[in-house]
Amino acid sequence: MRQPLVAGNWKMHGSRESVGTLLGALLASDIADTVEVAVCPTYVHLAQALELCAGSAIGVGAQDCSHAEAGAYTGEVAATMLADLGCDWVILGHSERRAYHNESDSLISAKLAAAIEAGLKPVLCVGETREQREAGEAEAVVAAQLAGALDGHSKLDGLVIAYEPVWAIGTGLTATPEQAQDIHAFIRAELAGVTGVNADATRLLYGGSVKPGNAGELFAQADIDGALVGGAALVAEDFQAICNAAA
Ligand SMILES: O=C(CO)COP(=O)(O)O
Repeated sequence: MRQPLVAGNWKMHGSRESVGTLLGALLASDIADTVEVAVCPTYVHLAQALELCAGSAIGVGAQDCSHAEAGAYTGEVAATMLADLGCDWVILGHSERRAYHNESDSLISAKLAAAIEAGLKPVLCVGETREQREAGEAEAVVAAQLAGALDGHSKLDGLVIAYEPVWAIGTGLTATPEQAQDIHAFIRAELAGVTGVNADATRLLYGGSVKPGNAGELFAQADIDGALVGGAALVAEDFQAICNAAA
């Protein structure tokens, strides 16, 4: 039995004031305890979020980490630093990092190794662009992203995969529940062939314009175990509703 997981990716949004208000509202809201919940603010808001969420059921994660452990890497943040701060989670390989920061599968693989070594729980993002889907390449793209990031690791317990079709991110276009389920089932089958992964136990999240109005039908699919939520995670009542739809 896989416990549902809903994580909010706040991307580059927030201020000390808005983080306080949003987390204040989430912490005061009624979220079913059968769903695991996490929020991923910017690096600069992590300490504040960790302090506010301490002792609560809301986990906190970063949106990225460095592949390197320490050293002359200006602007980077090591996985060990995130763990030391108290973070539980780290998002890796988000399509925005792949697109705007040229992150390759091999770099993402190195980040994954660093995250696992530091004891963080990684949420590895995969997903095809609209052009790739229209060319019938969605499965091949996702398979290559999985292999590129996962091959060669031995400890992948607790790994979470987020399927985020690029064409559905921030566009209001959601994959239909059937489209999402098809790729999720494909991902689970691919994971069965990866050393160190228990495919049946691995939680697969859907991401891309998840809203209170579509969350229920997505979560009803057999291989969708929760969501990685962008825009709607910035609105406390919407995020709460999505979490409860997963319960
Ligand atoms: O990229 C996403 C989460 O990582 C999805 O973003 P939206 O929910 O805003 O489409």
